[in-house]
Amino acid sequence: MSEPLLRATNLVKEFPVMGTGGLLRPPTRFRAVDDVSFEIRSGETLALVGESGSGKSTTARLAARLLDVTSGTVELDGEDVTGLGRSALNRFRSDVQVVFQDPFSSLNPRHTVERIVTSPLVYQQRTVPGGARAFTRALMERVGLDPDHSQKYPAQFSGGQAQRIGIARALAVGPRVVVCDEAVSALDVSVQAQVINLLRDLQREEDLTYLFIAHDLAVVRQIATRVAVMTQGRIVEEGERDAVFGAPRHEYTRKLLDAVPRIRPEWERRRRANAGRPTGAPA
Ligand SMILES: Nc1ncnc2c1ncn2[C@@H]1O[C@H](COP(=O)(O)OP(=O)(O)OP(=O)(O)O)[C@@H](O)[C@H]1O
Repeated sequence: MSEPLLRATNLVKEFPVMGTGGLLRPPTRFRAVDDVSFEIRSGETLALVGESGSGKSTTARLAARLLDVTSGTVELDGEDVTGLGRSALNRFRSDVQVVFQDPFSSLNPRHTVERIVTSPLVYQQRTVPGGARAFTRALMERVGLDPDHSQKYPAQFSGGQAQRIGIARALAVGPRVVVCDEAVSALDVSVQAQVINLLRDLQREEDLTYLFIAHDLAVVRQIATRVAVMTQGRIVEEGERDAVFGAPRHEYTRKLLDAVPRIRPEWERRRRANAGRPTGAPA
């Protein structure tokens, strides 16, 4: 079996919590991520699921090196990237990009699509292949946007279209891993499905690996190959999507699944029907 592309080992993240005891009292620390480990192989989609506050986004930010770890390591393709300095981190950012939940707050409202999409390359002092206009047009086509709108501003697009701009920006540097942090959660269900289809197409065509953060299991089942379930800062269960959905081992996973009544019986049926066959995407 191939080596993991992204590996997180014993990640811990603590945040200071200011008490009411005044300056003489040292701040206590809240452990948002508590000894989290996972591996993602090239081409896989690992979904991190769990209720609000379970530590999913913090884990995603640690893995993308947007936050410094308290302890633990992040490795990309076998290289420890936990303590990278600024220029090495720039290289890491070419390999690992993030798509955030709210496209309108993660896209600069005063910048055109062209400026937004080319900004990661400019920031990295890389030349924009073929010039900014042609590069942006090609990327817009790639994510299903009208390339004639490259001089428009985020507010002139719908939520789903704005998220496609966020995806285009992530693709601009040619990443190998994309961290999708609740990337479809703010969208209407029908738009969600379209963006998930886009992410799946891009994964196949661009050979992408996803760390996909979501609290919505109906979304996760459409895209995940493996699922890790988080609660209170820890991963309590991890496995192939069909195994986790069809035969959850941990009480917390069962509770999560029971909150979406349709999913579990459907997966149990599918698992029985497919017994002995390799797992595949749901029909
Ligand atoms: N910068 C921070 N300072 C202090 N506490 C934080 C910080 N960021 C996150 N937390 C806390 O860490 C815990 C985990 O938050 P996190 O956002 O990772 O959870 P989540 O599972 O992604 O939840 P949600 O889906 O609501 O974002 C929460 O209790 C949150 O309040």
